[in-house]
Amino acid sequence: MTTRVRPSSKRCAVIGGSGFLGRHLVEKLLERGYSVAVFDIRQSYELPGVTFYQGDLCDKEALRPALKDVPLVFHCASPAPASDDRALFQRVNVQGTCTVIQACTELGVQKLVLTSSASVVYEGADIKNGTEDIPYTAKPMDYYTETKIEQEKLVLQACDKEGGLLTVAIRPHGIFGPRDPQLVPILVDTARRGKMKFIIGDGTNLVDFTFVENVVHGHILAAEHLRPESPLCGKPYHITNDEPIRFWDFMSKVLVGLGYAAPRYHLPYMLVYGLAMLLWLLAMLLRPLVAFKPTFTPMRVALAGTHHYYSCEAAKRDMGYKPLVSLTEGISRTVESYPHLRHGAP
Ligand SMILES: NC(=O)C1=CN([C@@H]2O[C@H](COP(=O)(O)OP(=O)(O)OC[C@H]3O[C@@H](n4cnc5c(N)ncnc54)[C@H](O)[C@@H]3O)[C@@H](O)[C@H]2O)C=CC1
Ligand SMILES: CC(C)=CCC[C@@H](C)[C@H]1CC[C@H]2C3=C(CC[C@]12C)[C@@]1(C)CCC(=O)C[C@@H]1CC3
Repeated sequence: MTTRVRPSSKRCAVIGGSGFLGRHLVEKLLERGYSVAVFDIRQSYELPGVTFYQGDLCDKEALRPALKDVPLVFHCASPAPASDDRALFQRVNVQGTCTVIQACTELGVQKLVLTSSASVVYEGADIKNGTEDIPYTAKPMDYYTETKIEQEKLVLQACDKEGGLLTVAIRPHGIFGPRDPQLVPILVDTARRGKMKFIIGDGTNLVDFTFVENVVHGHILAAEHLRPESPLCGKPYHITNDEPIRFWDFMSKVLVGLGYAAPRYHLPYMLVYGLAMLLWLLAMLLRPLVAFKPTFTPMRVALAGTHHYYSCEAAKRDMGYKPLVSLTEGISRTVESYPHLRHGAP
């Protein structure tokens, strides 16, 4: 006879726990007394209180030991948006997420918290104070967004309030903070190549950038408020800093903080967007012969030149969310954490 261990409520698993957001989440969970199983395709650190399971989330047998006897699972794994590899996104974000749901259901996991993205409703047009009832975009701007939509639908539809798996999705936007492998490194690389001199559009567009610890806070609150009778079941929630900022002011603050010049010269949005589309088409056509990845993709140009900020009122109402770290504090902690990316650093 096999006896089933009753999962401790202070045990959880983080799929994608080696990544930027995942590791911050793991550190906060440990601080709050959880013991954590990390499942990831790579192991990037070691910490007391963390058990690592290395494997691909598309492989149910590999997932099983990490999710066994765990009541709560966070799923924050995804290929990087910059990879732009359609087959990989489809395999990991869609098929892999089906596998995660199946494994959770078979192993009796009680709660699954997905890291989705606010970009599931973004299609290149302005979004001002967007709420969660905006429909998914029918015209996703890249494969990453296309598969994040499918992934979110799968997880939310799997919610079963009648004693089964409970699910909720967190939609962060523009996460930044120490150890981010994407926003600050790409920005600095672009500046070092002399390409951050220009402001796309009139520079007044407001966007959300969200400090990583606020995103973590939203995930933990969601997990702790997710119960069969709570409004969170099967719902998505925006988690933001609640301080929309001009895209180009944010970029300038980070650049100047690291010793680079702020962008100064304006270029018309439609001109840059048109050029980005042309370059993108060229890159697609030449792909079999030469591999080149334009820095200014249509998605990045759209993000740089339109309003895209979201309301986090639903998270405040349903889970008592409020940002813990202000934008000013978050930017200064981020800048300090990248001494190697400072202007003139060896
Ligand atoms: N960084 C951002 O601005 C935003 C990120 N998100 C979402 O947040 C989540 C975390 O993103 P980041 O921490 O920024 O990315 P990241 O790239 O730092 O972390 C993702 C982790 O997933 C792991 N992973 C990828 N494929 C895997 C597989 N097949 N099996 C197991 N592990 C796998 C990677 O090894 C990595 O450790 C993702 O779901 C992303 O879509 C949402 C909105 C904004
Ligand atoms: C114009 C330019 C080259 C700016 C450099 C910074 C960009 C690399 C970032 C600015 C906004 C960021 C962002 C994301 C990735 C990095 C940026 C484009 C996401 C696409 C990451 C994944 C998401 O789910 C949504 C993010 C929106 C903001």
